[in-house]
Amino acid sequence: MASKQLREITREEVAGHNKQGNLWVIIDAKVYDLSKFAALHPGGLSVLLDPEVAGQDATEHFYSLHRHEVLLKPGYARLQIGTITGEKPQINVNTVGALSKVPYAEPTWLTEGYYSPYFKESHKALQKAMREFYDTVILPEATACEENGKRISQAVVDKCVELNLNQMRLGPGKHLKGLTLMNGAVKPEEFDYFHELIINQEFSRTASRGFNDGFLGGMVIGLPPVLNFGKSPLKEKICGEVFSGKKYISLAISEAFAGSDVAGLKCTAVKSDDGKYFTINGTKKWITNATFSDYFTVGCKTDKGLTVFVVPRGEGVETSSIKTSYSPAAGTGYITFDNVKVPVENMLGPENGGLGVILSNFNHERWVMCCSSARTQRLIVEECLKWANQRKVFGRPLISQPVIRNKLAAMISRVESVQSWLENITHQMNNMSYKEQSDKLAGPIGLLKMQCTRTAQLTAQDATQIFGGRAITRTGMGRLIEHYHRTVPFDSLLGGAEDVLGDLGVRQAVKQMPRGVRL
Ligand code: HEM
Repeated sequence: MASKQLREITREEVAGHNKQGNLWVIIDAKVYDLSKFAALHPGGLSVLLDPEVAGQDATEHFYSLHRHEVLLKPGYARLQIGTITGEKPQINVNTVGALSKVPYAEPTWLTEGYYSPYFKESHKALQKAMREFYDTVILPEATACEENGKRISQAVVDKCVELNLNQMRLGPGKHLKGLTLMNGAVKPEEFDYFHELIINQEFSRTASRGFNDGFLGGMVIGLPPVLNFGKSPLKEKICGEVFSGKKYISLAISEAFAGSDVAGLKCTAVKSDDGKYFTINGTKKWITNATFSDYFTVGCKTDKGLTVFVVPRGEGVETSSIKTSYSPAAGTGYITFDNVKVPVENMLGPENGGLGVILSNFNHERWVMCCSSARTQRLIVEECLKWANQRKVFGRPLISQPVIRNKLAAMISRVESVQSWLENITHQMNNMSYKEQSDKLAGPIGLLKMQCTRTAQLTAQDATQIFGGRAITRTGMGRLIEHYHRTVPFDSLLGGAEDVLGDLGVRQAVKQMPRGVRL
């Protein structure tokens, strides 16, 4: 808001200020003095001197060319000098922490007048608190880091620590015992996978895909093996340090030699003759948060299979940044391990039993990705619905074109289907032990992730067509669409490639086919 005193002004008075050097406009019942700004206006001077704009109500023109956020920037907000006598702003913009009123912009369970069998009062309380926290604390940081490429600041990590957010992001379990979660929004014993789904989805309502991974994505996928398979006291030490935001961890499985094909890893760990330590040699690629991690959960080839170790940053461990198509805020890195000595106590799970550790961990990672993929798709649906409604072509709103409505129909159907399937799988997770989830849900989660990422890419294409040229610029009306279209392939590759996961789903189904079944 402008800091100076705003006064009431009549439309007649505004009309008198319609020349270069003396130029006012009305935008949504607010009066802006553009006299000095006009020469600096990124859209040029001439458009502001148009007789339909200068001294006139330029609301329609403004909103067809700018996002509302332009008016919120302090440098532009201070151009406001008053409001139109007896009028109130009509433009309905999402306020911090609020639910969107745009149809399909929120999942059904958050939409007024609709019902869900899964979400209870504590879910609603957590969602409310989380949205407010995200909008006020995380969103400004996400926007800045996505742009400048810096990793998340310690100050914001510390705010997450105060709420015990890091622990919640690892799902329900003993690690939540005795904690006050999100200032008491949910009790530790009530916390279930739907609460975790909410956290993941609330964090995915932005166009900051690189930051989102940098927002301790490494912890979400790298710490569970320590928590579930680590040995005391090392386990308590590392979990304590990471939960308290003092140290960072990442999951280092994929290599230039092997991605989804984990059995083909080349990084080796050789046991010493006295059996006290392993020596690790090899490389890892595409590791999220690697550049700023203090610990790495590393998959290695051992004499009779794979073994997972937690490796501290130290002698022989080097990381370098990899340039990707999203922001360096993710800390994506290449890691080299040269004769790194690791005590046997750092082994996570059984020697040569690492495949089980890695595969069981994949389930949670992939499910987290489904949560965020489904929610970001929804954000794109909201953007497209708003744009198609406000944009005029050939004198009529874009939404009046059947081809646009057809695209929106497909987009809405996709997002609603993946959200419903996601909620079903989340319900299964709530009712299964970690072991049962590994046995029964690897296939369904693989298929769901394939469906989420395929539909996400179709939605990115449709949204690009709906926004036209604006979808290929990084600023302005279509900036979220440009970002989405550029970064959407990440989800279809990280955590297992789309085709591999589809195949996994079918192979798991084949395994469960009853013997002797015939048509
Ligand atoms: C308070 C008043 C205004 C401010 C602060 C403002 C600011 C801006 C900014 C920052 C941009 C760069 C694009 C973006 O970031 O969205 C822009 C572009 C533009 N503005 Fe304005 N503007 C104002 C009023 C207007 C009005 C009344 C018109 C009337 C036609 C207009 C026409 C344009 C055009 C044509 C562009 C280029 C759009 C594009 O590249 O797609 N602006 N303006």
